[in-house]
Amino acid sequence: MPAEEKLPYCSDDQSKPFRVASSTSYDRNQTRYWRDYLKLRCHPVSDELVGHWPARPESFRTSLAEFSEQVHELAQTLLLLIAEGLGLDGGFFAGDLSGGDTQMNVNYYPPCPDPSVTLGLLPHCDRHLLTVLSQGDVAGLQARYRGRWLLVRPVPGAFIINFGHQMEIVTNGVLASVEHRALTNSAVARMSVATLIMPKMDCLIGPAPEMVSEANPPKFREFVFREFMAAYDTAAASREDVLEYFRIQQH
Ligand SMILES: O=C(O)CCC(=O)C(=O)O
Ligand SMILES: [Fe+2]
Repeated sequence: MPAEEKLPYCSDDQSKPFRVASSTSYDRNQTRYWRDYLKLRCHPVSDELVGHWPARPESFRTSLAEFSEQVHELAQTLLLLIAEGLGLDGGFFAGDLSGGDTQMNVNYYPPCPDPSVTLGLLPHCDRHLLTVLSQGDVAGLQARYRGRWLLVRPVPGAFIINFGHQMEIVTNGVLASVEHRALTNSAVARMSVATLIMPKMDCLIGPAPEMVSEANPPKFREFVFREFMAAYDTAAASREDVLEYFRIQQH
């Protein structure tokens, strides 16, 4: 899209259903972000929602609607299998837990002259339930495992599935949300597309009763998802700082 066509969509207003923004001017703890992004609402698809998406390029609206439906279907299948795997009712995640407006982040990391002083995205866990991520064919995603950052190598045509904070909370810690970050590189631009399956804003969330027992008491208190969204912003996406608001201290 030429710059002048992008301009009307540039905004930091998070309530907009389609917007373009840059986080290159934002820094935290000396590490600078190196990312432009497109954030949009992509599901449920309705005429009203599609009307907020750009009409050009010509195939954009139909391609996005189709991609969005397919990713949504994939996510629902995965949630069903996860529920069954945990011994929960197959429909456990259907309904309000995964029924919020689905958001898509299209992240663009331009080549960076000095990747040692930037990160595309700082370490974070995703705030919602489940992420379906495509990282294209340029490596850059890292996941934290036992204190070390591991590179998640791109596999052609494959999606990466990330559990968000809500998955960790409803499973009482059994399916932990993985901390991840995105590196930049000096040679080529990198793009990733993350589709985020969200609870409804007024969904009541807490550890599922089936995941709690005397030997395994609840690790998190109950809350309404809207409250989590606010805490996530206050804690600037830091994993431990945000979970601190909801953790029940064990004695
Ligand atoms: O660029 C990536 O691979 C990661 C994107 C990501 O973590 C996000 O959008 O939340
Ligand atoms: Fe993420």
